[in-house]
Amino acid sequence: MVASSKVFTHSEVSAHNTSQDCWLIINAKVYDVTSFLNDHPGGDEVLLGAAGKDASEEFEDVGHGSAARLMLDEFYVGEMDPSIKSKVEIVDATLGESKKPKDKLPQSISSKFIYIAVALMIIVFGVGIHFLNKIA
Ligand code: HEM
Repeated sequence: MVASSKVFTHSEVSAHNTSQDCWLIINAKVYDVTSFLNDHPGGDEVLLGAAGKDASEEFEDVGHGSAARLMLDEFYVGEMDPSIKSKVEIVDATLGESKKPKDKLPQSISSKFIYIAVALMIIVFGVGIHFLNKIA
């Protein structure tokens, strides 16, 4: 592993997307797999298909074993810029936002108050009519 790691942006990594120069992002780390293309047990097509992109999901979906995980260090070239959110984080944030009932809560409380107010008005009106009938 490189002692002082370089930080890359998505556009920098995406430039390395050929069989002569193939980089991947896996779990926010950047790997240069150019020399590994011909040796990858899963074939070069899958690596080239993910060239210059975030291949974290594909890497995990395959269920790579510890051998593959240990090999990662060999190809490590740096880190992704932590200020730039990954695809997964953006999806999580969006889901988290939609799960929050922040708009629904005040609305449900205020609609409950309206029901109570209307019910009270009907009761008061009904009692009023009842007394008026008694007086008349
Ligand atoms: C630097 C990144 C990668 C390394 C070091 C690596 C390494 C390996 C190794 C050692 C194997 C043999 C099985 C194992 O030990 O788990 C393997 C299998 C495989 N890899 Fe990767 N891999 C990498 C990235 C990827 C990516 C990004 C994909 C998909 C887009 C992928 C798809 C596969 C597939 C489909 C197999 C299964 C082959 C089979 O069982 O027939 N690999 N990989």
